[in-house]
Amino acid sequence: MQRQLEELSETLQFPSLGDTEVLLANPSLVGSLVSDECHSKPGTSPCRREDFFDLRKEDSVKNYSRKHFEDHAGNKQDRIIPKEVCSLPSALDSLNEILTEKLWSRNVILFLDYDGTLAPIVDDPDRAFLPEETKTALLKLTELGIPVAIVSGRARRKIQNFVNIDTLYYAGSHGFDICGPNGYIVPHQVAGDTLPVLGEAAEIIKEQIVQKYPGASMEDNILSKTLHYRRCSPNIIPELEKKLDNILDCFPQLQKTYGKCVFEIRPKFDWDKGKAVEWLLSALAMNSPDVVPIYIGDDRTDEDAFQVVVKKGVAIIVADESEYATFANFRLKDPSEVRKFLFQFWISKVQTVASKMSCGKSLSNCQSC
Ligand SMILES: O=P(O)(O)OC[C@H]1O[C@H](O[C@H]2O[C@H](CO)[C@@H](O)[C@H](O)[C@H]2O)[C@H](O)[C@@H](O)[C@@H]1O
Repeated sequence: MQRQLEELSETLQFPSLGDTEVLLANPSLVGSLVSDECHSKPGTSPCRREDFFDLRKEDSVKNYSRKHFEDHAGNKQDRIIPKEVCSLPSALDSLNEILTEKLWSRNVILFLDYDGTLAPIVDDPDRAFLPEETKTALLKLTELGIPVAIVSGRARRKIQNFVNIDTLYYAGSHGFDICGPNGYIVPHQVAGDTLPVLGEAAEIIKEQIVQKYPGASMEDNILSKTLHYRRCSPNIIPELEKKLDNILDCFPQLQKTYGKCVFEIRPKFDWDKGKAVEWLLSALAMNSPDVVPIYIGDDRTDEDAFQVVVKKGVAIIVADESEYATFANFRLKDPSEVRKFLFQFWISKVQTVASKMSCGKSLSNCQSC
């Protein structure tokens, strides 16, 4: 795989694109670039899809988390009607529909969630590495001039370290902390004055929950604190949640939100991933009708962004054929399908550029088109 990518990179001299005909004439090369395998760094154990929504274990940890997904989109009063995940078309099967000429004649911006979208879900949050092939796909897209933003619940610095591409935009702490490549946009932090209160609450949570409930852990995402219960025994989680609610009763400036086997503690502030997407579109002067935003995410917090993006672009949920409601309009099964989609997306862009050359010459040789 790596050798083929290198071969392809040599053939396609970005940004001029070089001899794109080689790619068009070589479908096997394209096919192998989008294979099913997904490689994490050694030592990580990628989570199986069924690990999350395991219907066989009624009282499992993941089902405790799942009920919050069911509550979410279904309860939201909005003009966009949520649909069952299982009813959504696959974004890969609908690639032609998504990548129409109409879309390509407009500008595209890609928003990507991290955990469960780019990186497979694993038990240890510190080992959720970005697969090398996915990183290659992201690099290829940015080399084509497509703006790419990572929108994550993780602290911004942490997500920058995991992805390690300095030409991307990053919105960390669920969009409360945004920055772009040097000089592109002014860094934007929301609700920074709640940091001391968040710190105070985190200390109490550590003392009263993390130290008392085996398997519980606390992750510092700066403007959000994440209480993990993936490794807890299922029967203690309701009690753990109650305890958390009691603690948060003393902190009216903070709120609890839900994620995959986590409770997120963040500022009670009218801000979320959707607001962060709107802010970035505006900061990049990309909120005009000729821009198509594409958002890919897997978690409850991504639903806020789906609602913003779906009105004018493409919202893709990463999930198996589950029966809960979402605001997305397409579906991908798992991070390996996301990687495939990103590669297909890049290939289509390259093909479109090539097909636009009416004289039949390669882009590098053409003087007139
Ligand atoms: O918005 P995201 O980028 O999806 O971040 C949301 C949370 O993701 C991480 O937790 C999730 O992934 C972990 C590693 O695979 C997994 O162990 C955990 O159960 C998942 O909820 C991250 O650790 C959190 O801090 C993020 O808030």
